[in-house]
Amino acid sequence: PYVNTKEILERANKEFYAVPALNINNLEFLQAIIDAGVEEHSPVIIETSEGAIKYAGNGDIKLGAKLFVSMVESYARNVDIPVSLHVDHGKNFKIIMAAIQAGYSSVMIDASEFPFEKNVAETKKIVEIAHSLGVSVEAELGRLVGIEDNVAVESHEAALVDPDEAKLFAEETGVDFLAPAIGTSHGAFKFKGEARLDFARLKKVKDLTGLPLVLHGASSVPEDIKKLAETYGADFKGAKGVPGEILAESVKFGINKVNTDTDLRMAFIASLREFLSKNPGEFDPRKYFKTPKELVKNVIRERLRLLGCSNKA
Ligand SMILES: O=C(COP(=O)(O)O)N(O)CCCOP(=O)(O)O
Ligand SMILES: [Zn+2]
Repeated sequence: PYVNTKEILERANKEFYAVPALNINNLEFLQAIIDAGVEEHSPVIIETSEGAIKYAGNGDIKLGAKLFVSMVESYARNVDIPVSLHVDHGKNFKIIMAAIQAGYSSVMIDASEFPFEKNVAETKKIVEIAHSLGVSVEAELGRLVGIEDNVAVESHEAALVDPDEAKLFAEETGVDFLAPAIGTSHGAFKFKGEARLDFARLKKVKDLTGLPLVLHGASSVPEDIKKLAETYGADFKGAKGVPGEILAESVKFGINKVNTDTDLRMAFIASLREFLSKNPGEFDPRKYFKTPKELVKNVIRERLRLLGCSNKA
């Protein structure tokens, strides 16, 4: 069924597991996610960035939002696992409102680039509107920067979440789930040195807020996927993600939603490169997208098991 993200995350919070939030821009990734959830009897959170909404709507935001809601809701009605649809990194009020009006389960208002007071004000505004329409809200505190050994400590401090601020933020905004910056960053090049997240800081945020917490920039960039892509011509030198054991650890300290986009993209392109080089005569998209969808599905299945949400449908 099509459910509210809050319902999925409140159970995860209570039972100490996490649910991946999986980004889509097109039909194929959505199909892979639904299949993975069904095969693992697991809830799934589908999320679309503002770029994805513009992409699907061919520039028309309302159309893009409606398209994603109708696709996700239709698939969700067809399966016996909880499925929700979330706006990822909402910054543009018009896009957030279009998504709420189209029927999204939840929205992120990302005002983390602004000073604390403005982040509170912006978030509060969206919370009031969204809650009046039964939509749940995510917000972010701190900025997504990798903790690099050779970068001055004070710049980390400035970027990472302040746990006391997080408590105040939660009380003042009424936000349903919170994304504390603890050292991850988006994309495939997260760490120059060894991967490290600030778990002490994360635990403080959890203890002080009790909210379901969100890890952004959580892709692992699995070695086998990276190698497969490079074997067939990709140039992913220096790509490094959050190792699986660190993801599992973050769940123990209170992460309940794990944003994952890069791993799906890397799996798809690695498998597509391999398929195209082995099938030079193929030109039916239902054929050349099939194997990549399979690999994306299997990467997701593994992540569902790692985060502990398999069989939690
Ligand atoms: O946290 C993540 C993904 O992190 P990842 O890169 O580690 O998968 N996200 O919120 C996904 C952000 C996708 O935005 P866009 O569509 O503009 O490229
Ligand atoms: Zn993110």
